[in-house]
Amino acid sequence: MALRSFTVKVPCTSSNIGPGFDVVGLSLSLHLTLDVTVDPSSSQSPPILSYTGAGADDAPLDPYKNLTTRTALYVLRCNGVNHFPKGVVIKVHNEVPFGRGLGSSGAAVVAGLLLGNALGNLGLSKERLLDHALMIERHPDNVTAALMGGFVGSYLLELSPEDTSAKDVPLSEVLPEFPPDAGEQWGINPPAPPKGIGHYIRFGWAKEIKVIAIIPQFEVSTAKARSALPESYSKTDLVFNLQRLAVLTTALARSPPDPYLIFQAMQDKVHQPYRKHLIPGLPTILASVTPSSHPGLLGICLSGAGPTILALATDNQQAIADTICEEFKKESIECKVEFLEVTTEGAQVTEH
Ligand SMILES: Nc1ncnc2c1ncn2[C@@H]1O[C@H](COP(=O)(O)OP(=O)(O)OP(=O)(O)O)[C@@H](O)[C@H]1O
Ligand SMILES: N[C@@H](CCO)C(=O)O
Repeated sequence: MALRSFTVKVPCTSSNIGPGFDVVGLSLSLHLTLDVTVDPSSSQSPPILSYTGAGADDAPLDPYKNLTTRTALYVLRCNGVNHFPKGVVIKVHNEVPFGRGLGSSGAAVVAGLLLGNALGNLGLSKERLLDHALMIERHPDNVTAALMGGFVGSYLLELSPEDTSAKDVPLSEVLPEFPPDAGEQWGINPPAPPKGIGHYIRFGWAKEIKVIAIIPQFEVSTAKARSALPESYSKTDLVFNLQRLAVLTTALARSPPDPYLIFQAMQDKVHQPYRKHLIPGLPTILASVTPSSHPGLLGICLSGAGPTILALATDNQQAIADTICEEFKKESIECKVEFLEVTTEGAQVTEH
């Protein structure tokens, strides 16, 4: 049988965009890329992994510990294929920094979905892959944007009690972190995820709006940043966010963009205030640039669970980035700046 080779390419994502906590995500022009070869005549097993780029020193190379290959195996097992094919070699090149709020784990999960789908020739649609993604990363914003591309809003369906119990399988059972017994056969395969858990819609994005990511050189784990949030919110704070989100999704699609409308519509009371102790100087940083102080600025927010700051602008990008970097410097924090484009194509597999 012939050697097969294909590439999986997944964009990074920024979620929330201010008031849209766990609702909206934006796919951006840093990518996680897997170059995959499969030699069916080889007896080599399991897959061989190597990494270059961001996280290369930290990503596990054991395919039973690595998030991407564990996800691929999950998709395979849910669909009746209970082992990796032989002769798989995966060269990962990663531009998405780990734990910075740019959806590195969502990208790793989405890459694993496409990898499993391709290795098993499963032919699953992106919509069905989204159901699998939501069994692993249980908030839809990053994975939906990474899979579908563009600026998307998503929700999770309220499920029947039976489907809820199928969805609430503990993560340790969905992605067991140990190799199978001899012969690489797993005992019991996980249940297929309920159908149609995740639903999404793509919003417009005005072509003038550019994205600046100011990436501090420290990590905040999403799990820690989520545990900082309260269990319940006041009606006033919820209404504050809902009002802004309703305006924001349309305001970001309008040309020319209205800076004063967007700046106010990107304010948030649901997650950013509770995360300020994890990101030194956050309230000052968010207030450091406004459309009045920096013409061309549209809005500023925490990217995902942080610590990256996302600024949207039509102009003056360098000055905006410099000001935010200066504010971080006052807290003795160095930053990397990326000037990014919104990508619309979403995650792709290209056969060679
Ligand atoms: N390319 C990758 N390969 C393997 N594991 C990865 C990869 N990218 C991310 N991870 C895993 O995900 C972890 C980071 O996930 P986490 O959810 O904390 O942050 P994030 O996804 O970058 O941020 P956010 O969810 O706020 O956008 C890493 O420490 C690593 O364990
Ligand atoms: N909406 C999520 C994104 C992080 O993955 C959060 O802010 O916790």
